Amino acid sequence: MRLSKLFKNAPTVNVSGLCFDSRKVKPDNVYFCLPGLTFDGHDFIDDAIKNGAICIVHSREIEKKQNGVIYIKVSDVNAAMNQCARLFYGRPSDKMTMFGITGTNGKSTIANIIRSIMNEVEPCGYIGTIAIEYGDVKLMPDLTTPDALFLQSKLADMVNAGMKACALEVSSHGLSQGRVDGINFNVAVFTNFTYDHLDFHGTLENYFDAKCILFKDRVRSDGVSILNIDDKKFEALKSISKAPVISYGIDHEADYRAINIQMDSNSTHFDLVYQGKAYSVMTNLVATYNIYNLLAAIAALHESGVSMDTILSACSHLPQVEGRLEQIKEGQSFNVIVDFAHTPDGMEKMMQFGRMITPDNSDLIAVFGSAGKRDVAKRKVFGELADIYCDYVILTEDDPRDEDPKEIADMIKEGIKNTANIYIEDRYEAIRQAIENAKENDTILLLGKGDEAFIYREEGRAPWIGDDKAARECIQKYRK
Ligand SMILES: CC(=O)N[C@H]1[C@@H](OP(=O)(O)OP(=O)(O)OC[C@H]2O[C@@H](n3ccc(=O)[nH]c3=O)[C@H](O)[C@@H]2O)O[C@H](CO)[C@@H](O)[C@@H]1O[C@H](C)C(=O)N[C@@H](C)C(=O)N[C@H](CCC(=O)O)C(=O)O
Repeated sequence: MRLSKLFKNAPTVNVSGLCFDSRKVKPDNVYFCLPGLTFDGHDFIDDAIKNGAICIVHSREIEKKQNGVIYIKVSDVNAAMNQCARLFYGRPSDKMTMFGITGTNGKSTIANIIRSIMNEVEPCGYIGTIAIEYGDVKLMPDLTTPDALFLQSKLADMVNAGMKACALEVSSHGLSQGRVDGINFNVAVFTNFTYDHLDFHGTLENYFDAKCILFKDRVRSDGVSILNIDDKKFEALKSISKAPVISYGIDHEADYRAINIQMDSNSTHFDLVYQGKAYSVMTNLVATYNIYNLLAAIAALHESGVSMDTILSACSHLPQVEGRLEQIKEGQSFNVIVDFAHTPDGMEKMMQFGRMITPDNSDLIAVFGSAGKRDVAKRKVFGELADIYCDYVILTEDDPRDEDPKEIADMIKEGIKNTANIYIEDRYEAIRQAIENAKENDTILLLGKGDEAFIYREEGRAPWIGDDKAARECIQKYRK
Protein backbone atom coordinates (compact mmCIF):
# COMPACT_ATOMS: atom_id res chain seq x y z
CA MET A 1 0.00 0.00 0.00
CA ARG A 2 1.11 3.57 -0.65
CA LEU A 3 2.07 5.64 2.37
CA SER A 4 -0.03 8.50 0.97
CA LYS A 5 -3.13 6.32 1.47
CA LEU A 6 -2.37 6.26 5.18
CA PHE A 7 -1.21 9.86 5.73
CA LYS A 8 -2.35 12.91 3.77
CA ASN A 9 0.59 14.72 2.11
CA ALA A 10 2.95 11.75 2.63
CA PRO A 11 5.13 10.60 -0.33
CA THR A 12 3.69 7.87 -2.54
CA VAL A 13 6.26 5.22 -1.54
CA ASN A 14 5.02 1.68 -0.99
CA VAL A 15 4.95 0.32 2.54
CA SER A 16 4.98 -3.42 3.27
CA GLY A 17 3.37 -3.39 6.72
CA LEU A 18 2.79 -1.62 10.03
CA CYS A 19 4.65 -2.36 13.27
CA PHE A 20 4.96 -0.98 16.83
CA ASP A 21 7.76 -3.24 18.01
CA SER A 22 11.26 -2.41 16.71
CA ARG A 23 12.28 -6.06 17.17
CA LYS A 24 9.62 -7.23 14.71
CA VAL A 25 10.06 -4.54 12.04
CA LYS A 26 10.48 -5.89 8.49
CA PRO A 27 11.91 -4.07 5.43
CA ASP A 28 9.70 -1.17 4.25
CA ASN A 29 7.50 -1.24 7.38
CA VAL A 30 6.05 1.83 9.04
CA TYR A 31 7.25 1.93 12.69
CA PHE A 32 4.96 3.59 15.26
CA CYS A 33 6.69 4.97 18.40
CA LEU A 34 4.18 4.03 21.11
CA PRO A 35 4.53 5.43 24.60
CA GLY A 36 4.35 2.35 26.86
CA LEU A 37 4.12 1.61 30.55
CA THR A 38 7.68 0.28 30.71
CA PHE A 39 9.37 1.66 27.59
CA ASP A 40 8.91 4.45 25.10
CA GLY A 41 8.90 3.36 21.47
CA HIS A 42 10.79 6.56 20.53
CA ASP A 43 13.87 5.01 22.16
CA PHE A 44 13.95 2.21 19.59
CA ILE A 45 13.87 4.21 16.36
CA ASP A 46 17.46 3.28 15.46
CA ASP A 47 16.67 -0.42 15.91
CA ALA A 48 13.54 -0.07 13.77
CA ILE A 49 15.52 1.61 10.99
CA LYS A 50 18.26 -1.03 11.20
CA ASN A 51 15.54 -3.64 10.64
CA GLY A 52 14.33 -1.80 7.53
CA ALA A 53 11.65 0.69 8.64
CA ILE A 54 10.94 3.11 5.81
CA CYS A 55 8.75 5.45 7.85
CA ILE A 56 8.79 6.53 11.50
CA VAL A 57 5.59 7.86 13.07
CA HIS A 58 6.43 9.81 16.23
CA SER A 59 5.03 12.45 18.58
CA ARG A 60 8.20 13.58 20.42
CA GLU A 61 10.84 15.84 18.86
CA ILE A 62 13.47 13.50 17.44
CA GLU A 63 16.70 13.73 15.51
CA LYS A 64 15.91 12.90 11.87
CA LYS A 65 19.26 11.55 10.93
CA GLN A 66 18.59 8.83 8.36
CA ASN A 67 18.34 9.71 4.68
CA GLY A 68 15.70 7.76 2.82
CA VAL A 69 13.54 7.40 5.94
CA ILE A 70 10.27 9.34 6.11
CA TYR A 71 9.43 10.92 9.47
CA ILE A 72 5.81 11.78 10.24
CA LYS A 73 5.00 13.73 13.41
CA VAL A 74 1.52 13.30 14.90
CA SER A 75 -0.01 14.42 18.18
CA ASP A 76 -1.12 10.89 19.19
CA VAL A 77 0.85 7.95 17.76
CA ASN A 78 -1.54 5.37 19.18
CA ALA A 79 -4.56 7.03 17.54
CA ALA A 80 -2.67 7.36 14.25
CA MET A 81 -1.66 3.69 14.36
CA ASN A 82 -5.17 2.50 15.08
CA GLN A 83 -6.59 4.45 12.13
CA CYS A 84 -3.75 3.33 9.81
CA ALA A 85 -4.44 -0.30 10.78
CA ARG A 86 -8.03 0.07 9.61
CA LEU A 87 -6.97 1.57 6.27
CA PHE A 88 -4.05 -0.78 5.68
CA TYR A 89 -6.23 -3.87 6.08
CA GLY A 90 -9.07 -2.48 3.93
CA ARG A 91 -11.64 -1.47 6.58
CA PRO A 92 -12.57 -5.11 7.27
CA SER A 93 -15.02 -4.38 10.09
CA ASP A 94 -17.19 -2.35 7.72
CA LYS A 95 -17.76 -5.56 5.74
CA MET A 96 -19.18 -7.59 8.64
CA THR A 97 -21.87 -7.21 11.30
CA MET A 98 -19.72 -6.36 14.30
CA PHE A 99 -20.83 -7.39 17.80
CA GLY A 100 -18.72 -5.81 20.59
CA ILE A 101 -19.16 -7.24 24.08
CA THR A 102 -17.83 -5.52 27.18
CA GLY A 103 -18.34 -5.72 30.96
CA THR A 104 -16.52 -7.33 33.86
CA ASN A 105 -17.85 -10.88 33.52
CA GLY A 106 -19.64 -12.88 30.83
CA LYS A 107 -17.94 -11.51 27.71
CA SER A 108 -16.62 -14.87 26.48
CA THR A 109 -19.86 -16.72 27.10
CA ILE A 110 -22.00 -14.10 25.35
CA ALA A 111 -19.61 -13.84 22.39
CA ASN A 112 -19.58 -17.62 21.99
CA ILE A 113 -23.38 -17.89 22.18
CA ILE A 114 -23.68 -15.14 19.55
CA ARG A 115 -21.19 -16.88 17.30
CA SER A 116 -22.79 -20.26 17.70
CA ILE A 117 -26.34 -19.06 16.89
CA MET A 118 -25.22 -16.60 14.22
CA ASN A 119 -23.41 -19.43 12.44
CA GLU A 120 -26.80 -21.03 11.80
CA VAL A 121 -27.70 -17.95 9.73
CA GLU A 122 -24.38 -16.80 8.25
CA PRO A 123 -20.68 -17.41 8.98
CA CYS A 124 -19.52 -15.62 12.14
CA GLY A 125 -16.04 -15.29 13.65
CA TYR A 126 -15.02 -14.85 17.27
CA ILE A 127 -12.15 -12.94 18.88
CA GLY A 128 -11.67 -13.04 22.64
CA THR A 129 -10.02 -14.57 25.69
CA ILE A 130 -10.63 -18.15 24.63
CA ALA A 131 -9.57 -18.06 20.98
CA ILE A 132 -9.63 -16.37 17.62
CA GLU A 133 -11.96 -18.55 15.54
CA TYR A 134 -13.44 -18.38 12.07
CA GLY A 135 -14.34 -21.19 9.72
CA ASP A 136 -11.96 -24.03 10.58
CA VAL A 137 -9.28 -21.68 11.91
CA LYS A 138 -8.62 -21.61 15.66
CA LEU A 139 -5.76 -19.53 17.08
CA MET A 140 -4.73 -19.06 20.70
CA PRO A 141 -4.54 -15.33 21.49
CA ASP A 142 -2.23 -13.55 23.95
CA LEU A 143 -4.78 -10.86 24.77
CA THR A 144 -8.58 -10.71 25.02
CA THR A 145 -8.74 -7.73 22.66
CA PRO A 146 -5.64 -7.83 20.43
CA ASP A 147 -3.66 -4.69 19.53
CA ALA A 148 -5.14 -2.76 16.60
CA LEU A 149 -2.64 -4.07 14.03
CA PHE A 150 -3.17 -7.73 14.82
CA LEU A 151 -6.91 -7.20 15.32
CA GLN A 152 -7.45 -5.51 11.95
CA SER A 153 -5.31 -8.15 10.21
CA LYS A 154 -7.43 -10.95 11.72
CA LEU A 155 -10.67 -9.14 10.79
CA ALA A 156 -9.34 -8.92 7.22
CA ASP A 157 -8.58 -12.67 7.31
CA MET A 158 -12.15 -13.26 8.46
CA VAL A 159 -13.59 -11.24 5.59
CA ASN A 160 -11.39 -13.16 3.14
CA ALA A 161 -12.59 -16.42 4.67
CA GLY A 162 -16.21 -15.43 4.00
CA MET A 163 -17.29 -14.34 7.49
CA LYS A 164 -20.31 -12.04 7.48
CA ALA A 165 -20.23 -11.27 11.21
CA CYS A 166 -17.80 -11.19 14.12
CA ALA A 167 -18.33 -11.36 17.89
CA LEU A 168 -15.49 -9.48 19.55
CA GLU A 169 -14.75 -9.29 23.27
CA VAL A 170 -13.81 -5.72 24.08
CA SER A 171 -11.72 -5.38 27.25
CA SER A 172 -11.33 -2.16 29.21
CA HIS A 173 -7.58 -2.28 28.45
CA GLY A 174 -8.45 -2.55 24.76
CA LEU A 175 -10.82 0.41 24.95
CA SER A 176 -8.46 2.67 26.87
CA GLN A 177 -5.57 1.83 24.52
CA GLY A 178 -7.74 2.45 21.45
CA ARG A 179 -7.31 -1.10 20.13
CA VAL A 180 -10.86 -0.99 18.66
CA ASP A 181 -10.73 2.62 17.48
CA GLY A 182 -10.93 1.54 13.84
CA ILE A 183 -14.17 -0.38 14.38
CA ASN A 184 -17.75 0.91 14.24
CA PHE A 185 -19.86 -1.66 16.04
CA ASN A 186 -23.36 -2.53 14.85
CA VAL A 187 -24.18 -3.99 18.25
CA ALA A 188 -22.55 -3.07 21.58
CA VAL A 189 -23.34 -5.34 24.53
CA PHE A 190 -22.83 -4.53 28.21
CA THR A 191 -22.76 -7.43 30.69
CA ASN A 192 -22.16 -6.02 34.15
CA PHE A 193 -19.76 -3.82 36.09
CA THR A 194 -17.96 -5.00 39.19
CA TYR A 195 -14.55 -4.64 40.79
CA ASP A 196 -11.63 -5.57 38.51
CA HIS A 197 -8.39 -4.38 36.90
CA LEU A 198 -7.59 -1.68 39.47
CA ASP A 199 -3.89 -2.46 38.90
CA PHE A 200 -4.25 -1.00 35.39
CA HIS A 201 -6.99 1.64 35.73
CA GLY A 202 -6.16 2.89 39.22
CA THR A 203 -9.76 3.65 40.20
CA LEU A 204 -13.17 2.14 39.54
CA GLU A 205 -14.17 5.46 37.90
CA ASN A 206 -11.36 5.13 35.34
CA TYR A 207 -12.31 1.49 34.78
CA PHE A 208 -15.92 2.47 34.12
CA ASP A 209 -14.91 5.41 31.90
CA ALA A 210 -12.99 2.93 29.74
CA LYS A 211 -16.10 0.73 29.40
CA CYS A 212 -18.14 3.80 28.41
CA ILE A 213 -16.02 4.35 25.29
CA LEU A 214 -17.75 1.46 23.52
CA PHE A 215 -21.21 3.00 23.98
CA LYS A 216 -20.23 6.66 23.64
CA ASP A 217 -17.90 6.46 20.66
CA ARG A 218 -17.53 3.05 19.09
CA VAL A 219 -21.11 1.87 18.51
CA ARG A 220 -22.70 3.21 15.30
CA SER A 221 -25.51 5.68 15.87
CA ASP A 222 -27.70 3.51 13.62
CA GLY A 223 -26.64 0.43 15.62
CA VAL A 224 -27.93 -0.71 19.01
CA SER A 225 -26.65 -0.81 22.60
CA ILE A 226 -27.79 -3.87 24.54
CA LEU A 227 -27.68 -3.08 28.27
CA ASN A 228 -28.29 -5.06 31.47
CA ILE A 229 -31.12 -3.21 33.22
CA ASP A 230 -30.41 -4.94 36.54
CA ASP A 231 -26.87 -3.56 36.72
CA LYS A 232 -26.28 -0.37 38.70
CA LYS A 233 -24.50 1.19 35.70
CA PHE A 234 -27.53 0.82 33.40
CA GLU A 235 -28.77 4.43 33.67
CA ALA A 236 -25.27 5.89 33.30
CA LEU A 237 -24.62 3.89 30.14
CA LYS A 238 -28.08 4.58 28.77
CA SER A 239 -27.53 8.31 29.12
CA ILE A 240 -24.28 8.29 27.13
CA SER A 241 -25.14 5.70 24.48
CA LYS A 242 -24.80 6.97 20.92
CA ALA A 243 -27.13 4.22 19.66
CA PRO A 244 -30.71 3.42 20.73
CA VAL A 245 -30.79 1.30 23.88
CA ILE A 246 -32.41 -2.12 24.26
CA SER A 247 -32.51 -3.61 27.76
CA TYR A 248 -32.43 -7.14 29.13
CA GLY A 249 -32.79 -8.43 32.67
CA ILE A 250 -34.61 -10.47 35.26
CA ASP A 251 -35.44 -8.19 38.20
CA HIS A 252 -36.73 -5.14 36.31
CA GLU A 253 -39.09 -4.55 33.40
CA ALA A 254 -36.86 -4.99 30.34
CA ASP A 255 -37.26 -5.23 26.58
CA TYR A 256 -36.07 -8.84 26.90
CA ARG A 257 -36.95 -10.22 30.34
CA ALA A 258 -36.68 -13.71 31.84
CA ILE A 259 -39.45 -14.71 34.27
CA ASN A 260 -40.53 -17.98 35.93
CA ILE A 261 -36.96 -19.31 35.98
CA GLN A 262 -36.61 -22.97 36.95
CA MET A 263 -33.15 -24.44 37.17
CA ASP A 264 -31.37 -27.64 38.10
CA SER A 265 -27.71 -28.59 37.72
CA ASN A 266 -28.11 -29.50 34.03
CA SER A 267 -30.71 -27.22 32.48
CA THR A 268 -32.86 -24.13 32.88
CA HIS A 269 -36.35 -23.27 31.76
CA PHE A 270 -37.75 -19.74 31.70
CA ASP A 271 -40.28 -17.56 29.92
CA LEU A 272 -38.80 -14.84 27.77
CA VAL A 273 -41.07 -11.82 27.69
CA TYR A 274 -40.59 -9.66 24.61
CA GLN A 275 -43.08 -7.03 23.47
CA GLY A 276 -45.81 -8.45 25.70
CA LYS A 277 -45.48 -12.00 24.38
CA ALA A 278 -43.97 -14.90 26.40
CA TYR A 279 -41.68 -17.38 24.65
CA SER A 280 -40.77 -20.61 26.42
CA VAL A 281 -37.00 -21.10 26.57
CA MET A 282 -35.28 -24.37 27.45
CA THR A 283 -31.50 -24.17 27.67
CA ASN A 284 -28.61 -26.36 28.70
CA LEU A 285 -27.04 -23.30 30.40
CA VAL A 286 -27.25 -23.19 34.18
CA ALA A 287 -26.63 -20.57 36.92
CA THR A 288 -28.49 -17.26 37.09
CA TYR A 289 -25.58 -15.25 35.70
CA ASN A 290 -25.69 -17.44 32.59
CA ILE A 291 -29.35 -16.53 32.10
CA TYR A 292 -28.18 -12.91 31.95
CA ASN A 293 -25.55 -13.94 29.40
CA LEU A 294 -28.14 -15.77 27.35
CA LEU A 295 -30.58 -12.84 27.47
CA ALA A 296 -27.84 -10.48 26.28
CA ALA A 297 -27.03 -12.77 23.37
CA ILE A 298 -30.72 -13.27 22.49
CA ALA A 299 -31.30 -9.50 22.46
CA ALA A 300 -28.14 -8.83 20.40
CA LEU A 301 -29.06 -11.46 17.82
CA HIS A 302 -32.74 -10.60 17.58
CA GLU A 303 -32.00 -6.88 17.24
CA SER A 304 -29.63 -7.79 14.39
CA GLY A 305 -32.41 -9.47 12.50
CA VAL A 306 -32.07 -13.14 13.51
CA SER A 307 -35.53 -14.68 13.93
CA MET A 308 -36.81 -15.65 17.37
CA ASP A 309 -37.49 -19.20 16.09
CA THR A 310 -33.85 -19.66 15.06
CA ILE A 311 -32.59 -18.24 18.35
CA LEU A 312 -34.88 -20.21 20.64
CA SER A 313 -34.39 -23.55 18.92
CA ALA A 314 -30.61 -23.13 19.31
CA CYS A 315 -30.86 -22.37 23.05
CA SER A 316 -31.45 -25.99 24.04
CA HIS A 317 -28.14 -27.23 22.62
CA LEU A 318 -25.65 -24.41 23.06
CA PRO A 319 -22.04 -25.57 22.89
CA GLN A 320 -20.10 -25.73 26.14
CA VAL A 321 -17.92 -22.62 26.35
CA GLU A 322 -14.47 -23.89 27.28
CA GLY A 323 -13.54 -23.18 30.89
CA ARG A 324 -16.75 -21.24 31.57
CA LEU A 325 -18.87 -23.18 34.06
CA GLU A 326 -17.57 -26.32 32.39
CA GLN A 327 -18.99 -29.39 34.12
CA ILE A 328 -16.50 -32.25 34.03
CA LYS A 329 -18.43 -35.47 33.61
CA GLU A 330 -16.36 -38.65 33.64
CA GLY A 331 -18.94 -40.83 35.34
CA GLN A 332 -17.84 -39.79 38.85
CA SER A 333 -20.29 -39.54 41.76
CA PHE A 334 -19.45 -35.90 42.60
CA ASN A 335 -19.57 -32.60 40.68
CA VAL A 336 -16.46 -30.98 39.24
CA ILE A 337 -16.81 -27.51 37.73
CA VAL A 338 -14.10 -25.48 36.00
CA ASP A 339 -14.60 -21.74 35.72
CA PHE A 340 -12.55 -18.71 34.77
CA ALA A 341 -13.94 -16.68 37.74
CA HIS A 342 -11.18 -14.38 38.94
CA THR A 343 -13.09 -11.37 40.26
CA PRO A 344 -14.98 -11.19 43.57
CA ASP A 345 -18.26 -11.02 41.64
CA GLY A 346 -17.39 -14.01 39.45
CA MET A 347 -16.17 -16.04 42.44
CA GLU A 348 -19.32 -15.31 44.43
CA LYS A 349 -21.61 -16.30 41.57
CA MET A 350 -19.76 -19.60 41.12
CA MET A 351 -19.80 -20.34 44.84
CA GLN A 352 -23.52 -19.55 45.03
CA PHE A 353 -24.12 -21.94 42.14
CA GLY A 354 -21.92 -24.58 43.80
CA ARG A 355 -23.96 -24.22 46.99
CA MET A 356 -27.22 -24.52 45.04
CA ILE A 357 -26.30 -27.87 43.48
CA THR A 358 -24.67 -29.36 46.60
CA PRO A 359 -26.97 -31.21 49.04
CA ASP A 360 -26.84 -29.95 52.65
CA ASN A 361 -25.02 -33.03 53.92
CA SER A 362 -22.32 -32.83 51.22
CA ASP A 363 -19.35 -30.49 50.87
CA LEU A 364 -18.54 -27.58 48.57
CA ILE A 365 -14.78 -27.58 47.97
CA ALA A 366 -13.05 -24.70 46.19
CA VAL A 367 -9.56 -24.82 44.67
CA PHE A 368 -8.15 -21.42 43.74
CA GLY A 369 -5.43 -18.78 44.18
CA SER A 370 -5.11 -15.21 42.97
CA ALA A 371 -2.90 -13.78 40.26
CA GLY A 372 0.42 -12.16 41.14
CA LYS A 373 1.03 -8.51 40.14
CA ARG A 374 -2.72 -7.94 39.86
CA ASP A 375 -5.24 -6.37 42.26
CA VAL A 376 -3.97 -7.19 45.71
CA ALA A 377 -7.11 -6.08 47.56
CA LYS A 378 -9.28 -8.81 46.04
CA ARG A 379 -7.24 -11.58 47.65
CA LYS A 380 -8.73 -11.18 51.14
CA VAL A 381 -12.20 -10.80 49.56
CA PHE A 382 -11.76 -14.19 47.85
CA GLY A 383 -11.04 -15.65 51.31
CA GLU A 384 -14.12 -13.99 52.81
CA LEU A 385 -16.32 -15.38 50.03
CA ALA A 386 -14.93 -18.89 50.49
CA ASP A 387 -15.61 -18.52 54.21
CA ILE A 388 -19.26 -17.74 53.50
CA TYR A 389 -20.00 -20.39 50.91
CA CYS A 390 -17.47 -23.23 51.07
CA ASP A 391 -16.87 -26.17 53.39
CA TYR A 392 -13.25 -26.69 52.43
CA VAL A 393 -10.68 -24.62 50.54
CA ILE A 394 -7.46 -25.68 48.82
CA LEU A 395 -5.34 -22.62 48.08
CA THR A 396 -2.93 -22.96 45.18
CA GLU A 397 -1.02 -21.01 42.54
CA ASP A 398 -2.76 -18.89 39.88
CA ASP A 399 -0.32 -17.00 37.64
CA PRO A 400 1.95 -15.91 40.52
CA ARG A 401 4.31 -14.08 38.12
CA ASP A 402 7.25 -12.94 40.26
CA GLU A 403 5.33 -13.00 43.54
CA ASP A 404 5.63 -15.85 46.05
CA PRO A 405 2.42 -17.93 45.64
CA LYS A 406 2.55 -18.81 49.34
CA GLU A 407 2.43 -15.11 50.25
CA ILE A 408 -0.55 -14.63 47.93
CA ALA A 409 -2.27 -17.60 49.62
CA ASP A 410 -1.55 -16.08 53.04
CA MET A 411 -3.32 -12.88 51.94
CA ILE A 412 -6.35 -14.92 50.83
CA LYS A 413 -6.26 -16.74 54.17
CA GLU A 414 -6.67 -13.42 56.00
CA GLY A 415 -10.29 -13.52 54.83
CA ILE A 416 -10.91 -17.12 55.91
CA LYS A 417 -11.96 -17.26 59.56
CA ASN A 418 -13.85 -20.54 59.93
CA THR A 419 -13.56 -22.70 56.83
CA ALA A 420 -10.97 -25.49 56.87
CA ASN A 421 -8.20 -24.82 54.36
CA ILE A 422 -4.81 -26.03 53.20
CA TYR A 423 -2.17 -24.68 50.84
CA ILE A 424 -0.79 -26.86 48.05
CA GLU A 425 1.40 -24.80 45.77
CA ASP A 426 1.41 -27.16 42.79
CA ARG A 427 -1.93 -26.65 41.01
CA TYR A 428 -2.09 -30.18 39.62
CA GLU A 429 -1.47 -31.66 43.07
CA ALA A 430 -4.15 -29.39 44.54
CA ILE A 431 -6.67 -30.62 41.97
CA ARG A 432 -5.57 -34.22 42.49
CA GLN A 433 -6.11 -34.07 46.25
CA ALA A 434 -9.51 -32.42 45.87
CA ILE A 435 -10.62 -35.17 43.49
CA GLU A 436 -9.07 -38.05 45.39
CA ASN A 437 -10.80 -37.03 48.62
CA ALA A 438 -14.23 -35.97 47.30
CA LYS A 439 -17.26 -37.83 48.66
CA GLU A 440 -20.47 -38.71 46.80
CA ASN A 441 -22.49 -35.58 45.84
CA ASP A 442 -19.72 -33.16 46.88
CA THR A 443 -18.97 -30.29 44.50
CA ILE A 444 -15.44 -29.25 43.57
CA LEU A 445 -14.97 -25.78 42.06
CA LEU A 446 -11.72 -25.25 40.15
CA LEU A 447 -11.61 -21.48 39.84
CA GLY A 448 -9.55 -18.80 38.16
CA LYS A 449 -7.90 -20.33 35.12
CA GLY A 450 -10.75 -21.77 33.08
CA ASP A 451 -9.34 -23.41 29.97
CA GLU A 452 -6.01 -21.55 30.02
CA ALA A 453 -3.12 -23.70 28.89
CA PHE A 454 -0.37 -21.73 30.64
CA ILE A 455 0.66 -20.40 34.03
CA TYR A 456 2.64 -17.17 34.38
CA ARG A 457 5.47 -17.87 36.82
CA GLU A 458 8.62 -15.90 37.69
CA GLU A 459 10.45 -17.41 34.71
CA GLY A 460 7.64 -16.44 32.30
CA ARG A 461 4.77 -18.24 30.62
CA ALA A 462 4.94 -21.95 31.41
CA PRO A 463 2.72 -24.61 29.80
CA TRP A 464 -0.18 -25.87 31.96
CA ILE A 465 -2.30 -28.92 31.25
CA GLY A 466 -5.48 -26.87 31.95
CA ASP A 467 -7.85 -27.31 34.92
CA ASP A 468 -10.33 -29.28 32.78
CA LYS A 469 -7.75 -31.77 31.51
CA ALA A 470 -6.12 -32.04 34.95
CA ALA A 471 -9.52 -32.84 36.46
CA ARG A 472 -10.36 -35.45 33.82
CA GLU A 473 -6.97 -37.12 34.22
CA CYS A 474 -7.25 -37.21 38.02
CA ILE A 475 -10.76 -38.69 37.93
CA GLN A 476 -9.55 -41.41 35.55
CA LYS A 477 -6.42 -42.17 37.59
CA TYR A 478 -7.65 -41.82 41.15
CA ARG A 479 -11.42 -42.45 41.10
CA LYS A 480 -11.81 -45.33 38.64
C1 LIG B 1 -0.78 -3.33 30.54
C2 LIG B 1 -0.89 -3.34 29.06
O1 LIG B 1 -1.96 -3.37 28.52
N1 LIG B 1 0.27 -3.37 28.40
C3 LIG B 1 0.29 -3.28 26.94
C4 LIG B 1 1.26 -2.20 26.56
O2 LIG B 1 2.52 -2.63 27.03
P1 LIG B 1 3.53 -1.58 27.62
O3 LIG B 1 2.89 -0.25 27.78
O4 LIG B 1 4.12 -2.21 28.86
O5 LIG B 1 4.63 -1.53 26.49
P2 LIG B 1 6.17 -1.36 26.74
O6 LIG B 1 6.76 -2.71 26.98
O7 LIG B 1 6.38 -0.28 27.76
O8 LIG B 1 6.70 -0.85 25.33
C5 LIG B 1 6.34 0.41 24.75
C6 LIG B 1 6.49 0.34 23.28
O9 LIG B 1 7.87 0.15 22.96
C7 LIG B 1 8.00 -0.90 22.04
N2 LIG B 1 9.30 -1.55 22.19
C8 LIG B 1 9.73 -2.03 23.38
C9 LIG B 1 10.97 -2.64 23.48
C10 LIG B 1 11.79 -2.75 22.31
O10 LIG B 1 12.91 -3.28 22.31
N3 LIG B 1 11.30 -2.25 21.14
C11 LIG B 1 10.09 -1.66 21.05
O11 LIG B 1 9.70 -1.22 19.98
C12 LIG B 1 6.85 -1.86 22.39
O12 LIG B 1 6.52 -2.73 21.33
C13 LIG B 1 5.73 -0.86 22.68
O13 LIG B 1 5.12 -0.46 21.48
O14 LIG B 1 1.29 -2.06 25.16
C14 LIG B 1 1.68 -3.27 24.49
C15 LIG B 1 1.63 -2.96 23.01
O15 LIG B 1 0.32 -2.64 22.64
C16 LIG B 1 0.73 -4.43 24.85
O16 LIG B 1 1.18 -5.61 24.24
C17 LIG B 1 0.73 -4.60 26.35
O17 LIG B 1 -0.19 -5.60 26.72
C18 LIG B 1 0.36 -6.54 27.65
C19 LIG B 1 1.04 -7.67 26.88
C20 LIG B 1 -0.72 -7.13 28.54
O18 LIG B 1 -0.49 -8.12 29.21
N4 LIG B 1 -1.90 -6.56 28.60
C21 LIG B 1 -2.99 -7.09 29.40
C22 LIG B 1 -2.96 -6.59 30.83
C23 LIG B 1 -4.30 -6.73 28.73
O19 LIG B 1 -4.36 -5.88 27.85
N5 LIG B 1 -5.37 -7.39 29.17
C24 LIG B 1 -6.68 -7.09 28.63
C25 LIG B 1 -7.75 -7.48 29.62
C26 LIG B 1 -7.95 -8.94 29.89
C27 LIG B 1 -9.03 -9.21 30.93
O20 LIG B 1 -10.17 -8.72 30.82
O21 LIG B 1 -8.70 -9.92 31.91
C28 LIG B 1 -6.80 -7.79 27.27
O22 LIG B 1 -7.53 -7.27 26.41
O23 LIG B 1 -6.20 -8.87 27.10
